[in-house]
Amino acid sequence: MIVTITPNPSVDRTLEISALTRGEVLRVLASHSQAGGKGVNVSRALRSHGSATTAVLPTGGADGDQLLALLREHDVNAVTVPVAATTRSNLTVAEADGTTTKLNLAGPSLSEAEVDALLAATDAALACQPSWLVASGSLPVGAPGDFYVRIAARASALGVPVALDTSGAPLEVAALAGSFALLKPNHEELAELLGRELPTIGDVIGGAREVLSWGNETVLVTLGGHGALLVDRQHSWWAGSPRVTPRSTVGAGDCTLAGYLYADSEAPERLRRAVAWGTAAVALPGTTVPGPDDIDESAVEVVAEPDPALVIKEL
Ligand SMILES: Nc1ncnc2c1ncn2[C@@H]1O[C@H](COP(=O)(O)OP(=O)(O)O)[C@@H](O)[C@H]1O
Ligand SMILES: O=P(O)(O)OC[C@H]1O[C@](O)(COP(=O)(O)O)[C@@H](O)[C@@H]1O
Repeated sequence: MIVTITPNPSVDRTLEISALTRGEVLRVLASHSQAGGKGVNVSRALRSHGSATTAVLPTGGADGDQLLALLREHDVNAVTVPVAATTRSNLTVAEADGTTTKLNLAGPSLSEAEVDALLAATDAALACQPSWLVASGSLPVGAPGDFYVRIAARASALGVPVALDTSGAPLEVAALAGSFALLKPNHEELAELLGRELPTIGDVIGGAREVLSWGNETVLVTLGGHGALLVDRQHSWWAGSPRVTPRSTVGAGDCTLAGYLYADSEAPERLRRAVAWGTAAVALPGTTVPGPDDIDESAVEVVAEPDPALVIKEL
C-alpha cells in the first residue's frame, strides 16, 4: 500500500492543437479533463497497475467535485479534506511536434484549520503502515513553507519512508532538512536547488551527492527526453529509452516515480521500470497514466556508473 499526499491538486485540462501561434484563432483537435496533481497521478498510475493506494488531497468547489468524480472513475481510493476555496484547473497546450506548454495556477488559499485537517488526514492514512508515503507537488497558499518537513517527521516517527517530488522553495526547505528516503527532482529543479547549471552526467551525480550529504538517502533525477539518473551514496545508474515524439509530457515525472515505487526491486531494475513508465506516459494524451499493456521495459537501457563526461543534451 502506498499513500500519496497532494496538497495542491488540480483538474488537468489539455488542449491538443497542431501548432501554437500567438494572437491567432486556433482550432482544437482534441481536449481532455483529467484528475491531476503530482501525488494524485502517482496514485492513478499505481492503481492502473492493480496496486493498493490511497490519495490524500484537499478539494473545494465544483472543480473539487469533478476531481473526486474523476478519481472514482479510476477506482482510486481518495481521502479528501473539504476546503472553502475552489480546487485549481491547470491547462496544458500540447502541439503535434511534441511541444508541451503547461500553465499551472497558484491554486486555492487554505486556512490554518484546513492545513491542520490535511496533516491530520495524512496521519490517519499513515496508520495502515504503508510501504511509502509520496509527498508531491507545489504547496497551496496558506500552507507553511516547511509543510513537507512536517509530513516527513510524522512518517519517520512511524518508520514510513517518504518520497518527495516538489520544486522551488518547498524543495529547498525539505531537501536541506534531510530525512527523505527519495527525492525526485527533474534536471531543471535540481539545477535551481543547487544554484548552478548541471550540463554533464558528472555534474548531476555530483549535485545529487550534495543533496544526499544533507541527510537524504537516494535521488532520482529525471532528464526529460534524455532518461533518468539514480544516485545513492555509493553508486549511480543512468537509464534511457529510444526517443519518442511526445503526445503530452504532463504526468511523465509522476509516472516515473510510480514505476520506481511500484515494487521492491534492486536499484537498476527499479530505474528500468521507472523510465519505462515515464516513457509510456509521454506517448499518451493529456495526463493519461499508462497501464501494463503500455509499458515496454525491454526497450530501456540501463548503464551502471555512467561516464561523468557525457553531456546530457547529447544523450
Ligand atoms: N520528450 C521525451 N521523450 C521521451 N521520454 C520522455 C520525454 N520527456 C519525458 N520523458 C520521460 O519521462 C520522464 C520524466 O520526464 P521529466 O520531464 O524529466 O519529468 P517531470 O515531468 O517531473 O518534469 C523522463 O525521465 C523520461 O523517461
Ligand atoms: O503542483 P505543481 O508543481 O503546480 O504541478 C501540478 C501539475 O503537475 C502534474 O502533476 C504533472 O506533473 P509532471 O509532469 O511533473 O509529472 C499535473 O497533473 C499537475 O497539473
